[in-house]
Amino acid sequence: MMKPKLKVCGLTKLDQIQELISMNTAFIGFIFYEKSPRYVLNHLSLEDISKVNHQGKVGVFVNEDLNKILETAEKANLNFIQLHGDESENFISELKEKLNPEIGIIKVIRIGSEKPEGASSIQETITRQLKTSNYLLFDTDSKAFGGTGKQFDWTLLNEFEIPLPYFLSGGISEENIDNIKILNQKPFALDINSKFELNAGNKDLDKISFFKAKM
Ligand SMILES: O=C(O)c1ccccc1NCC(=O)[C@H](O)[C@H](O)COP(=O)(O)O
Repeated sequence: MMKPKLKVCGLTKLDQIQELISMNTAFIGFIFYEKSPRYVLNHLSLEDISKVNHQGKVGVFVNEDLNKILETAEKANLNFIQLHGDESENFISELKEKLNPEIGIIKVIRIGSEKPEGASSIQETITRQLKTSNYLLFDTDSKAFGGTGKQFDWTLLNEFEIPLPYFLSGGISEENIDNIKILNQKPFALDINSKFELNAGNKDLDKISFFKAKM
């Protein structure tokens, strides 16, 4: 089995970002959603982010204006756009058309406590992303959209045909990571966030390093 890559999301501190890069973290996530307690622009400028020398810089957006995403991607020199809201396929198509083609699109599918009939609509949503997105990311649904530390029922993923590489997210920690063995299609990457924080946006690097070694 290929070892999943690691994404650490919700970064706000340059020293921690440099440390994560030196630990070979594949993806580093910046949250451009004002309502998040990890809103990066409260801590760093677009120029600060643009100067971070890494090929896995992910900008996380929630139902953001298309031009704002394009402008942020360019000014912060992002490598990936993570769409974490309810963005429609038309919106994502238009974004893809206008975005620098070197920037990858990660579409988030938020999973709640679905009843069996909900599963078929999730499958349709998954299949529709094939035309426009490069990756999927499965996270727990919530009013806050993300960063809740709550896990969804991973067994649901075994009911879906997943045609793209995917990030597994939502409350991942050293306590539950062994359960990925139940997944038929293994994640391309694990996305960790609030379970590895001292407080919002301030990461516990020792805990991350321990987790990375265990992965
Ligand atoms: O982290 C946030 O505050 C956040 C807010 C709104 C949308 C997305 C957000 N985070 C994006 C991520 O990719 C998180 O890593 C993901 O939601 C998992 O977080 P957690 O459950 O805390 O591990």
